[in-house]
Amino acid sequence: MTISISVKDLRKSYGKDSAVLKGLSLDLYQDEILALLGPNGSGKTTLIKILATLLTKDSGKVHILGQDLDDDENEIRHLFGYVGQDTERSAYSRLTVVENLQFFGALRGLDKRQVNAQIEKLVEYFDFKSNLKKYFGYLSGGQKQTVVIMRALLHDPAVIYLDEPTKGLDPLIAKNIRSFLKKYVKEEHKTLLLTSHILSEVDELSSRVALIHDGVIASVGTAQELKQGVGVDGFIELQKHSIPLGVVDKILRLPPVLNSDDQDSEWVSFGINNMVDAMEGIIHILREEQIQSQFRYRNVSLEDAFVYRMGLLSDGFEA
Ligand SMILES: Nc1ncnc2c1ncn2[C@@H]1O[C@H](COP(=O)(O)OP(=O)(O)OP(=O)(O)O)[C@@H](O)[C@H]1O
Repeated sequence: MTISISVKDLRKSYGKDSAVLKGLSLDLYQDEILALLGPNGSGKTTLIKILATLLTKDSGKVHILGQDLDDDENEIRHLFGYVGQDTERSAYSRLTVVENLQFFGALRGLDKRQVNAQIEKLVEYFDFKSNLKKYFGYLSGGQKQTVVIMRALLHDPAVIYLDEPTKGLDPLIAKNIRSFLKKYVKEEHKTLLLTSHILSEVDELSSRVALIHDGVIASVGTAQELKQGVGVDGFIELQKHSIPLGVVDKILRLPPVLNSDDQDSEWVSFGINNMVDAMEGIIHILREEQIQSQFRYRNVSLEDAFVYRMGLLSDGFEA
């Protein structure tokens, strides 16, 4: 596997006593989509902005495709495309989509033929041909975001940074953007680093997930590996309003039932490892207590894994 981005012992503070990155190390590979997860304020945007040369680091080493950020910043600027969180101001409202793309392509130093060839390729990937002549200002939020992503890909960079690319978009458009991105990264052999708070999106899109906690990468692995870390196969859920607390405790004393997650408003969740044993035990208790409740089974989600891992980390346990 070819390493595209290598980050070693990266440190960044915004002033005295406000260290955000505290020796963060991370490798990204060609052909992969890595999602950076972490609570608000954990430093995801800071990391992406340092990689995108928009912020300077305090110390540490960053290499992009073998080039050293300390020595080759200008070369590195040609190797990545960056999309930040300010979609509206990333293109001109009173220019059409194609005019915007041609303008930003020229700014990148591409000649007209190169720009047009790249626009043609990108509009195929992003299914955007029918919108090329529309004014940017008149596009929907999802269409604007697509233009801004295409803008970042005009010079065909090997590395792409996207900071919350589907924030605020309706789920259908967000899903389309995800599937275009996935196809693009796979077929064009790119490396994509993104941040997102939408964990279903991260689960669907990413090859690996890295968790930032306390200024370092606390764990990195596939979404599947993170989910396995929760230690249960899935959850049996019962309607909360029909289950008295005493019964919840009783169910929790069953040997196959490992933990209970009480956060969902309508359902009480019981983490289980052995479906048959757990079901038998729970049904037995419900009969005994003469309780009628609907129940359902759900798999461990990335959100469960994130909440679980963050809980461990804030309690001071190693990930
Ligand atoms: N220019 C700045 N000056 C001072 N502090 C800053 C600056 N930019 C960010 N910070 C602080 O650094 C910390 C990390 O911010 P950052 O935006 O990197 O976090 P994040 O993980 O991307 O957050 P979110 O998930 O909310 O987008 C926060 O506490 C933030 O307030």
